[in-house]
Amino acid sequence: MQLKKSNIVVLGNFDGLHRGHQQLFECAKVEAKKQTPEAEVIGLSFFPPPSWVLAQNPKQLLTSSEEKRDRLIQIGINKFIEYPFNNIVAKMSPEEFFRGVLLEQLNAKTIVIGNNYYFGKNKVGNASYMEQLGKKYNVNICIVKDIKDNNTIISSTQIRALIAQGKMLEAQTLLGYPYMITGEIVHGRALGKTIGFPTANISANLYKVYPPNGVYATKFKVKNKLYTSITNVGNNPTVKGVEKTVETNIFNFNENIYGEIATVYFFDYLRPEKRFDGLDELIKQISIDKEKVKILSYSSPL
Ligand SMILES: Cc1cc2nc3c(=O)[nH]c(=O)nc-3n(C[C@H](O)[C@H](O)[C@H](O)COP(=O)(O)O)c2cc1C
Ligand SMILES: Nc1ncnc2c1ncn2[C@@H]1O[C@H](COP(=O)(O)OP(=O)(O)O)[C@@H](O)[C@H]1O
Repeated sequence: MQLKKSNIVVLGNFDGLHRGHQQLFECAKVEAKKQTPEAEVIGLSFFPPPSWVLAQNPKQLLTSSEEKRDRLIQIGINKFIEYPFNNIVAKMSPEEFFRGVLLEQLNAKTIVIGNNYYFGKNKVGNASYMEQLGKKYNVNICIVKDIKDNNTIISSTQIRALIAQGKMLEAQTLLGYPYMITGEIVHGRALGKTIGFPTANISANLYKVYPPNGVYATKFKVKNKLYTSITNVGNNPTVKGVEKTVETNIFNFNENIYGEIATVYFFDYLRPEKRFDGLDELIKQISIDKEKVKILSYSSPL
């Protein structure tokens, strides 16, 4: 892999690409302006995430690789490398990683990290060690301080916890955009149309963090258009569903979108999913839910 010289490499896992991660890329863009025109900003993460390989514990993620890539493009970063993480990479010392990957493979002239970034075997390399290596090899090191919101450090862990509790607006504040789930529209049991509320089902992703079962005010993007919508996350107990689904009724919409890639943006939690005594009650409740969403308005960058 031979890339252009003088690149600015931003290191991290970037799960969620939250406001803290966005800040790293903003710093990188400022650095890029100071360098030769061909200098490129490169986001560098490991995949699979080191914790999956080392702790053998594939914890759920806020963003899939595709979602991360899309969000990076949205903030003007077109080069994102997922470096394969395995037991050989895990054994590299911080200096071996610095020299072999950052200098020789990526031609880094500047490296941007958060102040709590650790690297190399057993995570022995920290930010101050990165600065020492920078001096030794004549590479600029930019260390970005944690960003806080109301005195709380913005972190992927914190955001995962908020989403797991259905605190979508709080998660949005830390992310800088509403939590999103992207996937293919797949077939369900074709009951939705029969009760007057067709719902587009997003394919399951085992590795995504899901909000708790319940009904949410959402927006839905498909074929590059954005719609107001309402989404049920759950098992459809009224109709004796088994699998957990994410299904969205899109307002003022009547198209066949099976097979399309779509995104649901979660704005607010409305109520828990319930088991109703029959379809009539379910229909009545969904009509009430939809009326509630119609009078809400959300403005946020997506
Ligand atoms: C806004 C909304 C709220 C819903 N709330 C519930 C609920 O509380 N309990 C439930 O069992 N199903 C609920 N559902 C799911 C319906 O049971 C489901 O959409 C219907 O069975 C159609 O499923 P299908 O997509 O497999 O055809 C809700 C669906 C929507 C769109
Ligand atoms: N307003 C709408 N909201 C959601 N899906 C719609 C809408 N209008 C048409 N559709 C289409 O109908 C499908 C959902 O119908 P539904 O009867 O719930 O079947 P399924 O159980 O396969 O999801 C969607 O996947 C989409 O292709």
